[in-house]
Amino acid sequence: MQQIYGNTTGLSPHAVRLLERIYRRKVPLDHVATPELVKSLAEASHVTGRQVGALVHRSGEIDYVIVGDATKLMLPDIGRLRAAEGRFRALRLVHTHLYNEQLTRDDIVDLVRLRLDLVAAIQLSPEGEAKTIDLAYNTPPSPVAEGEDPRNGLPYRRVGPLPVGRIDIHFGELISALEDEFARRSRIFTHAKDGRAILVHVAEKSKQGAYAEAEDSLRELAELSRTAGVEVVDNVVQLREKIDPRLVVGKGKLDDIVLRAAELDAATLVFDRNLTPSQASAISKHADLKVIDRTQLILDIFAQRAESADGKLQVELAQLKYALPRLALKDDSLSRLTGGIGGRGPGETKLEIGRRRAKERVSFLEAQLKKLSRQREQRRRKRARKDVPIVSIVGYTNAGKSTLLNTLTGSDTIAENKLFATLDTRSRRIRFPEEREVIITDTVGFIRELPKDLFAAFRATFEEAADADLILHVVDASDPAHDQHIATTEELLGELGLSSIPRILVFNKIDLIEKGEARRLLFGNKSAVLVSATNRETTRALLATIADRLKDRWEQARTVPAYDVDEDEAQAGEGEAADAAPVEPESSLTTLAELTADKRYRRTTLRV
Ligand SMILES: Nc1nc2c(ncn2[C@@H]2O[C@H](COP(=O)(O)OP(=O)(O)OP(=O)(O)O)[C@@H](O)[C@H]2O)c(=O)[nH]1
Ligand SMILES: [Mg+2]
Repeated sequence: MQQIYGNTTGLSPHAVRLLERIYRRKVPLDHVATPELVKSLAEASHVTGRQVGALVHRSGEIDYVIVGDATKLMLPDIGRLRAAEGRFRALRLVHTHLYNEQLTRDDIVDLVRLRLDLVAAIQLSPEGEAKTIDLAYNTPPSPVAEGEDPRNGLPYRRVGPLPVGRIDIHFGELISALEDEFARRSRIFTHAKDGRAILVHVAEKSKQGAYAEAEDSLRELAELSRTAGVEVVDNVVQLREKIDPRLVVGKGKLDDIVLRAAELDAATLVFDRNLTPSQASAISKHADLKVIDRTQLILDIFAQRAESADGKLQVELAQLKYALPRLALKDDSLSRLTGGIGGRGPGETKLEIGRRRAKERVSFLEAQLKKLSRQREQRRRKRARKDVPIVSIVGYTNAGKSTLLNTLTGSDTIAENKLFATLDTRSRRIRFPEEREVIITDTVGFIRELPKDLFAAFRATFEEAADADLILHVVDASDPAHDQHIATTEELLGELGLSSIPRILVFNKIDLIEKGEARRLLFGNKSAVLVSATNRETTRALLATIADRLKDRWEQARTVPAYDVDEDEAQAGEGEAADAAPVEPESSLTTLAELTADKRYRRTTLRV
């Protein structure tokens, strides 16, 4: 006996028999539905006073018989469409409508999100007679010419209603023509390497300036997406009284998004907030789209960009910690939740080994990272003995930190118009007149709402910055959100325990702003320095300020004997940590020189 799905409570034995009998119908490919099937559905529907539907497989078999209530039908979870199955689900829904309504919006959304072959509604007379039928099927997204608005055309086509028996569509021919059409169109569409995505921003209405904030936030999310290799095809903003605890957006809005995604051939939704594992799972299940949140996007970028052994371990650890609670949700949306964007998560195979192994891996990575951190500490201590002052460049991502380092030192560290271009910190020397020197280090950019586990990874990278004598806080003055960026950076510096280190506020990219705006910046921050990191000439004032702020520090250094150290130590690069000698115990710091070089001592006596 086959199962009846849906709203089966309170059905009479007669009704159950009628419903079960529907499974015996066969529907050949040349029909959308046979007269016998229509009759069976109508009869069962009339007897139960509820909508009744059948999901018909292309093989001709009825795979599911479903009962709804008087006005709607809830489809069972029919699993995720596998790529190998082609464009469509190979299932069509044929169901009854009691009150003469045509296909509803819910019907259309089911058609689109489940990629059904077709959906048909049979309108019944009050006597339970099948009168008319109307149907809809998916149509391919229309390719967009350069400059053309993609908001044209619906992702489906409707036919009817026509009297039952007058629908003479050859189902098999229709569906194979559609599949060809889809295949042809998807070749014309240019796809970004990691697919097309719709960005979704949801916020509470009551929040002041929610709309302006949405704009800034979406702009940043679009940059993050671009950096991650995703093509952004649309933005959706919803301001609600309250965030929906389950789906985040309202169901109606999510249905809109599903239709929009089909229209634009987008397979991914990127949420401009962090989602709980169950929210991500519920949204992904409802929309049948890949769902990514802000944390996952940032993790993905880090995974793509980390280069050093240390950086890679940090990212893998953060990814695993992100994935673990999601692994607990054992449903088939798993791969959609943990796969990362281009499947660059820790890897599905690795995740499938299960939670226990994943936890073991987390412990292993944590131990490994602790070891690397000790080795870094050792390296730093050696470097500190040189007594060359250290200047650390920090700031929001994409502020121009690496560009500034390059310009100041004439080196060629990677600088790119991408977020998180730099994930591994680099150090270089700058020579000042009178044989004075500084070591200047680049750092990872900050971002607001930094994922917690990535923050831990940052913390490690910023151990280096903890030794700095001076911090250059670089700000992209041309970014409309630069005030917010400054606040975020200050806040994170505080959390990293770096607030007490003297710093210079450096407004960068002044070539991109008006003179008046530049004056306003200086007025608000009297001690700030303006530069254009891409233009060496503009950095003179900054160099003079650095020299001035380090004057006393250099003086002090002259009074203690210099240490003999290897030249290449200033290059804090990849793999180096692994070669470092074991850590010396604290007590080995005995001479005056060593003591003055020791971080704690230096801080209190030699503050510039
Ligand atoms: N017009 C202009 N562009 C600049 C200036 N400084 C940097 N840029 C550009 O800004 C972008 C980001 O520069 P990066 O130096 O990579 O920024 P970053 O702060 O190191 O960024 P992350 O490493 O990603 O945190 C690059 O495209 C630079 O060419 C400037 O003074 N003027
Ligand atoms: Mg950089």
